[in-house]
Amino acid sequence: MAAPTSAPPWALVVPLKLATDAKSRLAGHLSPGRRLELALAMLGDTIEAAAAATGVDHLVVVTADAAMAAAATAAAGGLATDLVDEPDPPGLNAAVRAGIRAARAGRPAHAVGVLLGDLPALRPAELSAALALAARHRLALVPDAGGTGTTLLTALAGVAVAPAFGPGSARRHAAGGHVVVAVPARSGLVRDVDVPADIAAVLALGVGHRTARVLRGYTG
Ligand SMILES: Nc1nc2c(ncn2[C@@H]2O[C@H](COP(=O)(O)OP(=O)(O)OP(=O)(O)O)[C@@H](O)[C@H]2O)c(=O)[nH]1
Ligand SMILES: C=C(OP(=O)(O)O)C(=O)O
Repeated sequence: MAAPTSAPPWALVVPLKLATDAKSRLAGHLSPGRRLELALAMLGDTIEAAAAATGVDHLVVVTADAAMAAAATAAAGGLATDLVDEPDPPGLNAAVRAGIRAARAGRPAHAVGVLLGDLPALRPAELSAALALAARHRLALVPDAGGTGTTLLTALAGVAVAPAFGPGSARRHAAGGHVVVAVPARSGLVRDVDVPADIAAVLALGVGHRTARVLRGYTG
């Protein structure tokens, strides 16, 4: 069903794993220290871009990691940011549900978006454009570059949402009623970093300054 046309304000939920566990698929490629630095840098660049997107006036960061929480708050640059502790039992979808609950408790009239925290090439205008398209639908999603994952999941105010992140999540979210929002193939919004080839892909798009610093001299 199509949604109302006026642009809603947005609350964005960003789930963040413990930095020491993050980016495990890069373990054979980067040292533990470099992976930790990269995870922190990528989340900072993601949050900075997200906080500058049109209509976004509230961030909810869900994490058990104090360093991730501090990096996120710093990168948000003064935008209202709530920190929510990892739920018990923990896990990505539990964290997302907790974040959505917190976002809606504080701002029930906001639309809510769930954004993954590893999108270092994201630019504010790309997220602004995707949120404007998503606002036309009660439930929407942006798939990752491979088409199988989800980088942004959205729901308008008051619309029930059942997050099903994890491998193959785009298909599950679509089956749950989320409309696929088309974004340009070269958008940083679709380029999350999971495996070594993703690093080259985001560097080709251009990454934020934190990630650029960590990856300076990176040759693959
Ligand atoms: N709060 C919370 N966030 C999570 C959890 N698992 C993943 N995330 C976050 O969800 C996003 C996507 O994470 P994944 O791709 O599953 O994990 P990753 O650490 O990025 O990479 P891998 O370790 O290689 O799977 C990132 O922002 C993660 O920090 C979790 O259990 N709790
Ligand atoms: C968690 C997800 O992504 P990834 O593991 O690819 O980062 C997902 O797409 O639901």
